[in-house]
Amino acid sequence: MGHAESEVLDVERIREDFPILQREFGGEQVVYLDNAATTQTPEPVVETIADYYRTTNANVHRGLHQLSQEASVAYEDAHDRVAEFIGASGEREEIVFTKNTTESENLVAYAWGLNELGPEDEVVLTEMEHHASLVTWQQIAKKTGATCRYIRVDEDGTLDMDHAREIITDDTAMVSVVHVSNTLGTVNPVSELADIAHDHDSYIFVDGAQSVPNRPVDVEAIDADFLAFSGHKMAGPTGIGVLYGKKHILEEMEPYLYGGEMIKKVTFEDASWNDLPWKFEAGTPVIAQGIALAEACDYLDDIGMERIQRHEEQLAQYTLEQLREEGDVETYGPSVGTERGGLVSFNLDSVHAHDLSSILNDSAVAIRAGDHCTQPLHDKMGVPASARASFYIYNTREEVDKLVSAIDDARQLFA
Ligand SMILES: Cc1ncc(COP(=O)(O)O)c(CNc2co[nH]c2=O)c1O
Repeated sequence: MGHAESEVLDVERIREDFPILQREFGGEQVVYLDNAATTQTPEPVVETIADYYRTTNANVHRGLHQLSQEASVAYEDAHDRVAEFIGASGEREEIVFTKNTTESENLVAYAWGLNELGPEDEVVLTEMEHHASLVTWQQIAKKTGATCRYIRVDEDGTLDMDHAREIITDDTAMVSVVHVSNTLGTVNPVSELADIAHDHDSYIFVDGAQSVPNRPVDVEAIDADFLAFSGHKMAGPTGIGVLYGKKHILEEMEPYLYGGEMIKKVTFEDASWNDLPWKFEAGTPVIAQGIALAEACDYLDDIGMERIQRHEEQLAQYTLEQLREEGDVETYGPSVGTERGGLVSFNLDSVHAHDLSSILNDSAVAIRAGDHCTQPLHDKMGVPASARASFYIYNTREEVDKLVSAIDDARQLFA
């Protein structure tokens, strides 16, 4: 693609890689602002999947024939590429391909939590956690007798770090924290939380679903013990997620899915496990998706993760400014000018988020409405649902203007 070394994204050039953005509904070109749910897939990634099935498709790890060897090399190398993307020096041994972020969270909760947690242990979460983390650790705590505690979120949508330092103690076995909230846009100080967790000999699991696709993330700089994210949120396909884990921790963990690929030796009495990361990849893995995720890493790195972060934040700040002009829109999360991820959740007075989303759809503006899998946070916010606009590399200020105009249509409709 070759991006000029400019400070800004060449959005028009990028949009050429996404034919879906040319689609029209009711004569209006789609304005896709639901990227926190899933991003669109650029042609180079689509072609990678198609080429795999056209030329290289075979099962991996075991075949001695040429096709299987080619597929195996591509699949295994994809782990190294993903490791490089997040700064994991342990390469493929620290990268497990799963189905999605949710499965990555469950892998650690079952393979580590179910074996290591007990009634004397505590798991510290935040009030802004996604259900993928919150429900998972909540249920594992119920199964093991452990206790879940929640770091408070302040009125302005930021984490109460004094409360974090108070409730992370020597009883804490795991801190599980979202890096960027998919509802508030809050960017949490995960490095500081990792220091606090490690001071108390606790692990830290960072939910990177809304950070890895959208900003530079260096797992070793954060010192995360685990990190999870999804391919479909970073210009990759659905069906592929990633669990990063420090090698020495993954080596000590028992697998939680058994079957082929993940074994070394099997007898009628017992079995021994394969090397990392294959120990955690039972059965036929997500081959095409893994190879395509590596292509997505190339695509994003070619643009530049710092540029992507700046682009998204500028669109989010512009949206905040526009929405607050009318005075009848409540926005959530950090205030204008404060760092946030590339999303804005909001409510329009007297219009339920679901109704607003439907009306915006009449103008081909696609946003998300609901609880964004953060029901406890919405309870705390005092609203049953919120509307959310979330941005990516192909969105423009003109699209924000279309969003604001469609909201005004809703305002008039309900006036
Ligand atoms: C912070 C966060 N964690 C975990 C997940 C789960 O990712 P998955 O396993 O790939 O589904 C999501 C998905 N968030 C959203 C999915 O749809 N709208 C959203 O906000 C998320 O935003």
